[in-house]
Amino acid sequence: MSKQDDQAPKGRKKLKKDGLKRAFKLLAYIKPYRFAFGLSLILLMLGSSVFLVFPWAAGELLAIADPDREAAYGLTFNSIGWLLLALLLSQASFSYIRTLLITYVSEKSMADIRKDLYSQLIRQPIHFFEQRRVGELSSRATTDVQQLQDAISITLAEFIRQLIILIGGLSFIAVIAPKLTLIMLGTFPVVIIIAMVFGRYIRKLSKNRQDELAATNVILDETLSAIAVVKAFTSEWFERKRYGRSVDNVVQISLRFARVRGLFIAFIIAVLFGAIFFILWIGASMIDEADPNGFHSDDFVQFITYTALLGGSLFSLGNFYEQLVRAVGASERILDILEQDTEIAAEAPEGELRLQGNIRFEQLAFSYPSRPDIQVLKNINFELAAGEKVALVGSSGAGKSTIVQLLLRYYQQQQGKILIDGQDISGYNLSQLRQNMAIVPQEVMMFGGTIRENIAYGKLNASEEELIEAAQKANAWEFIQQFPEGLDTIVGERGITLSGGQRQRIAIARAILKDPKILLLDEATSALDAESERLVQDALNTLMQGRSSIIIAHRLATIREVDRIYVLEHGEIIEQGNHQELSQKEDGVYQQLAKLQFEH
Ligand SMILES: Nc1ncnc2c1ncn2[C@@H]1O[C@H](COP(=O)(O)OP(=O)(O)OP(=O)(O)O)[C@@H](O)[C@H]1O
Repeated sequence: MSKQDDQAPKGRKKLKKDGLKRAFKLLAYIKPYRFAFGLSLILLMLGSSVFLVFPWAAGELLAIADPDREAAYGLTFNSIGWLLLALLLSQASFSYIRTLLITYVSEKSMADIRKDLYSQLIRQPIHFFEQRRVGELSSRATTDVQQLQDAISITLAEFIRQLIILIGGLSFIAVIAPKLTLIMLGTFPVVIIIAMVFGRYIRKLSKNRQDELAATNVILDETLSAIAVVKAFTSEWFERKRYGRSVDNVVQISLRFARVRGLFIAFIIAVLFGAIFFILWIGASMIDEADPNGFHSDDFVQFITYTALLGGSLFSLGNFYEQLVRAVGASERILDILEQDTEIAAEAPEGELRLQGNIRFEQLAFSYPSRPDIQVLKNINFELAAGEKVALVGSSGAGKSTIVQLLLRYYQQQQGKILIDGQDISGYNLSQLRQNMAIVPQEVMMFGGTIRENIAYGKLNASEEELIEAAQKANAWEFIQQFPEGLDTIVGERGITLSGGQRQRIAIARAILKDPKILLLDEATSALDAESERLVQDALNTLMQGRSSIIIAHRLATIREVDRIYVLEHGEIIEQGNHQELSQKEDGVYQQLAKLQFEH
């Protein structure tokens, strides 16, 4: 997928035809609101056309004021006054209704995109998230969608408005003063285009200056916060030189920036105003009040006003390209996600599936998709009957968590089979399969809401009684009750934060509420205090009753009672048996581990 970032400072992005074509796909999101959208565009065109009448009316007012002249269509002061009032009112109402309509269309369609994006994201398989940063993904639902919204609500409107002003204004002056219009077209746009290119260069220099300034700050920050290191290595002298060089760079860039900016201002004064005065001068010399069909001062006023408007619209249209490139970039990033395949757990499962919990791994081999050349699991065979408890032990990186992740079908193994109740797990509906499992992880992640919400995550429609019962069984009820707000206590950033042991017990309550047939426990590595440890272990024992449990054990003391222990090393099962058997195996890996742990 494309990792393009159109905000990247280096190099101007070009608009690619394919990108533009692809971006049009997103128009499907506007389709449901097409009538409101179409109406807003019509109102926009009407509003912009009405706007064009004002300079004309101003000229006609002058013509009325001139005793030798007559206004077009026999207009009088009063009729022009009424006309202006009517135009103003219609302009105001067009603008009001258009704003409401376009807000409605853009908010609604962008909300649809956001919902689809989120739904796509959350249904992606785990390995999708391993290849991308969370911040980058969430910015697609925020920044990129916002950019698209700006494109359809502001950029598009501005484009149409300026185009109408450009075409309408140009046609009008071409009719009243064709010769002057030609002269104007030969000078004015050229000057504006030069000014725009100049302006862009200035912006680039200004950015360079900002970057260089930021670089000096990095040196300052880094060295001051690591001052002890600087001093220990006596590198004050080196750092002073480094900082000095960076500051000198800022000065150099600033001076270049000032030179170019000064030139730009001189250019504007000399050339742009020069061009304006030149046209004024030529135009004024063409005024011939004596000829009733000639060029008069009121025509001249109209000409000047329209030309000023034209200048403005040319300038805005020049920026339009950049905005379009940005919007197309944003659309591409959004489409990248919208067009991804999702995990099979796409829809909510139909009906419930109750598994018994007989698990079998047969000849399993696995490599992570991100590192296909490293085999993480080899020739894994093991089995547990419904209701049995097994423990996986082994050094860090041996592959214990990987086994659990494969059972959850986060990944697909390359070789071998995983069977539950005799059926290959790939044959089950993914949601139904995962509904039969609960995981109590090492590091319990809590959602920022209440304790109630965090427990109810195991069963969203649980009753109050069920919640309390689960909390009691998990040895969590006692501490929950002690909080003044009980189950409604806010966890997370606000309010109280829970201790490690408390969080584990909440996770256990959540799992109890889910009532799964298969339990996956990843033992916490960080030691709890003795009391907390006992409460958690008690709760786990309650939780494990009658369920098939796979325990990733770090402390051997907690797994003495399990039915079987599998010792993993470098992705292979090298020993198996219960605690008793393994402890007695001379020179066994488990025996070594046990010695290490129990002798401490
Ligand atoms: N998402 C991943 N992508 C690529 N490699 C991974 C991924 N997760 C783990 N690994 C690698 O797979 C191997 C097994 O990791 P795993 O997490 O299963 O070990 P573990 O036995 O559970 O270790 P620990 O006790 O430290 O949790 C390690 O070498 C690890 O670097």
